[in-house]
Amino acid sequence: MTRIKCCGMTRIGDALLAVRLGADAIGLVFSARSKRQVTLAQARGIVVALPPFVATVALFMDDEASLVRQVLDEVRPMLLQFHGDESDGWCAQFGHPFLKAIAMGEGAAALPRLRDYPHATGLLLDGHAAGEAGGSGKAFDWSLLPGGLAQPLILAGGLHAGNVGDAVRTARPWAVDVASGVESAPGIKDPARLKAFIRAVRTVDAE
Ligand SMILES: O=C(O)c1ccccc1N[C@@H]1O[C@H](COP(=O)(O)O)[C@@H](O)[C@H]1O
Repeated sequence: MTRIKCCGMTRIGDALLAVRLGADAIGLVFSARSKRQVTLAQARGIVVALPPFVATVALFMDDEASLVRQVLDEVRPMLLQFHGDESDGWCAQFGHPFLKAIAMGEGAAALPRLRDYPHATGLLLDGHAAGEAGGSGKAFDWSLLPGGLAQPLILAGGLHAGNVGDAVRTARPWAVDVASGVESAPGIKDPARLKAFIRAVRTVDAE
C-alpha cells in the first residue's frame, strides 16, 4: 500500500478530513519561505486534534536549529522534514527521525545526492530546482527514481488526482506527498480534490 502524506495543513478541519479520507500523514510547514507557514499554536492545535496512528511531519528549509528544537518541544511532531541545503549531520543533530527532500529540478544530475543522507529515515524527491521552496506544483520525470536504495522513497512535486496514478505505477514509491494539488488556495485544502487524490492512489494500490 502506498502511504499518503498531505502537506501544508493550516486548518484543523482540513487535517481531520484528510485523515478520514485515508491520509497516513499530515505535514506542517514552519519555513517563513512558505505560503503555508503555520504558527506553533496553529500546529499544536492540529496535532492534538488528530486521532491515533497518524504521522505528523514538521517541515523546515534552512531554518535555525533553535526553531527546530522549539517545534520539537512544543508541537512534538513524529518526523522532521528538511527542504534546504542542510547536511546529513545537521539534520541528525536533533536525534529525531527525519526525511530529507532532494530537489529533482535538474533531473538525473541530482541523483548522486540521494547518497548524501545515510541518517535519513526516508528521502523525499520533489520537482523543484535546488534552492527553491517546495509546494511549487512542479513535477519531475518519475522514471528517474532509482531502485535498490536502502531508504524508502517518497514521491512529491506537482502531484494531483489526474497524475498520481501514473506516478505510482511508474515509480512504485513508498509514499506520495501532495500540497498544492489538493488545494483551492495555498494552505486551504479542497475536499473534492483531496478525495479524488486519495481515491486515485488507492485505485492503483488495488490493481
Ligand atoms: O508546501 C510548501 O509551501 C513548502 C515550502 C517549503 C518547503 C517545502 C514545502 N512543501 C513540500 O513540497 C511538496 C510538494 O508540493 P506540491 O505538491 O508540488 O505543491 C509538498 O508535499 C511538501 O512536502
